[in-house]
Amino acid sequence: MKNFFGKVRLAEPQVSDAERELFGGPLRYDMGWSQHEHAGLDLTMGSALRQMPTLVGATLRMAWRADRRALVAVAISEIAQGVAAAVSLLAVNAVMHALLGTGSAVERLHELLPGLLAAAGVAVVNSALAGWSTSRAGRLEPLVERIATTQYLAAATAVELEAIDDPDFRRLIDIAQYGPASARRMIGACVSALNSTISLVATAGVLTVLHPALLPMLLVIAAPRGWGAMRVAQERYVSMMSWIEHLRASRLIGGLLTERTAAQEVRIHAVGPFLLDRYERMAHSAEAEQERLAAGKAVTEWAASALSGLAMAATYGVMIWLIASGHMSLAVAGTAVIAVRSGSASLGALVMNVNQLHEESLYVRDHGRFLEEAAERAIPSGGAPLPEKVERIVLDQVTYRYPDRESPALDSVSLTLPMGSVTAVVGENGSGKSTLMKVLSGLLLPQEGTVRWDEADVADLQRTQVFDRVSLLTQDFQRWPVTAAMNIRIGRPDHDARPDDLQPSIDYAGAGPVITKLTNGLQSLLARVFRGAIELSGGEWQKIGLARTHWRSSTCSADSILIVDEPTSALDPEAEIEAFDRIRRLAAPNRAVVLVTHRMSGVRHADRIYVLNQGHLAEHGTHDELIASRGRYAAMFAAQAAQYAPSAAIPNPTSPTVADHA
Ligand SMILES: Nc1ncnc2c1ncn2[C@@H]1O[C@H](COP(=O)(O)OP(=O)(O)OP(=O)(O)O)[C@@H](O)[C@H]1O
Repeated sequence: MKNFFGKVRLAEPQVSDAERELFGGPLRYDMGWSQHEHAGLDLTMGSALRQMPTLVGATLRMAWRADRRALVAVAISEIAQGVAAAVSLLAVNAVMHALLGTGSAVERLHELLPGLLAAAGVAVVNSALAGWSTSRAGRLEPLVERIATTQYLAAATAVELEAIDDPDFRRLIDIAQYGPASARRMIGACVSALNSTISLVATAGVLTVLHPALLPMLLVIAAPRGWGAMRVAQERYVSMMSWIEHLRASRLIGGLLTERTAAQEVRIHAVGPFLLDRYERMAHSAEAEQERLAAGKAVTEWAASALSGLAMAATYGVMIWLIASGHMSLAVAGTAVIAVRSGSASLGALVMNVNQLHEESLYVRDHGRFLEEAAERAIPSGGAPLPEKVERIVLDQVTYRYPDRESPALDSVSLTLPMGSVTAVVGENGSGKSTLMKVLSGLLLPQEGTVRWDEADVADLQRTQVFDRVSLLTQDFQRWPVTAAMNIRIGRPDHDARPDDLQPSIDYAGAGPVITKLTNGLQSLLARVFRGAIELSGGEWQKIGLARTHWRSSTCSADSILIVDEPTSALDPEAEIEAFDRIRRLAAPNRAVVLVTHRMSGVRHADRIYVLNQGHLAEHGTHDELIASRGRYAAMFAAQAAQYAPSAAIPNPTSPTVADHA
């Protein structure tokens, strides 16, 4: 037997065998939106109504900022519609009195004419008001969504990189993306809720004027409907939560089967038929779950309608008794029947609106929470100006630990980068090289120690000015889905560039042949996903990346730093030698170049080489000094040289090989 009055609980979803086999259990995303998934179960009419002012307040404030005239217009038209509903009921009452009054048929028709005309007039005015409200709300909705989206994007791009690396904050970014669309839907739900409330108040007012017993009757009829709507909403919410568990798993499989990156293994390893079979099995269990929930919903709706019907019958019974005992006229009873019907419809709609507002507000609240936290974690906008000329950039005893890590990625690292020099940083995987580059560029601020441009600490400097002096080419540099020209110009997007302006950067990077091959040259769109676009190979992209870096550094006349992190991983041997040569040539009196790479051949000509090991600075010096000291660098160099030279030609290092340490 279904327990109608117990709390709706979120049942642990059934896990199909296929899910267990593939994922070891249910697939639960660590995604932000799931954080508030249980908040929906707190959905009782009382709690939703109590929270209503706070929930609606934030959206209305946004709407007020977006277009206050449109907001006022919506409010006026909705209030006027409520008044029209009351006037319409009074007109109906007058018609009833005329219809059921005494006199000949012609006399009664004469008498009811004004009431009829009034009702028709009110209906016309009412529909005009509804149209006005719809058009103004239609203006507000996209405005509110745009404002909320802009706030979201602006806040997300303004936070420190450390926040982006923080899993908790990432979850918040993820969840907050749903806020703007919810804010837009809340406008519609607010308008509907206002409409239902005002209609209800108007109906209740008219009923009280007609007869004091009618208002309680309305409530008795409408209460079961309200309860039913709320109960169905809760069950729908729970249904969605259970359903979504299965949906995630089957969507993931569907995505994998059609993804380009998986296409080769899907075919060669026969992963396709295997995953398709598991997909079907998951779909079966998801369908069974949906069927079960649909049946439950049907029973709840039936129970709510039955209760409402019983209440209606009882009310009509009381009404008949009131008429029979002379306490209520037939005309008032006729009007009351109409009013009770429209009143209970308004109450049902109100319950649904409150419910929708509550659901949407969960996302809007997360959006607000994100904006608050993003403001706290934003890159400070103030700070001291960075001098045009500096002699060196110094890292002094820098320690950096990622928010979710126990041990530091960099531990008391010190190095000096004089302007005009080329510095190489080498080390095994995970030794902290990329982290060092992020600290150097001002993207991460060290927890201990300082990064200084001469004597000025980066933490005290205006960070936008620091960024302006940094050119960064990382191994996973962004392959923007824009034209080839824009992919280069985007290195300094606020600097206008004609194709001729970009030519030195293209020549520098050896990207000329890549561009020539493209159908529309520099104007070719580089994004496989769009029609007419072209996909470049990894090595070709690296040349575009190098051209972008050249464009960025060549458009900065002040003293600057150029950081290149694994720039040649996808280049063929010839192109790699050329690329290292080009990078070295970028060193200029007003520029310090830092090169991070695993390719030892590329670093031997650097002015200074720093070797990182598990976040510590293991050794530093020139290539010859480091080879002579037979330490870690010599071991790494020997290991790579051994791949190309006969073993007899390789010096025998005293320190352990890289493989011994891995
Ligand atoms: N965003 C991050 N969040 C948490 N830990 C990180 C993050 N990035 C790097 N780490 C950790 O910090 C340590 C140093 O990583 P880093 O990427 O700086 O090494 P690397 O020397 O550049 O490695 P590779 O040669 O493989 O690119 C590693 O243990 C890594 O797991």
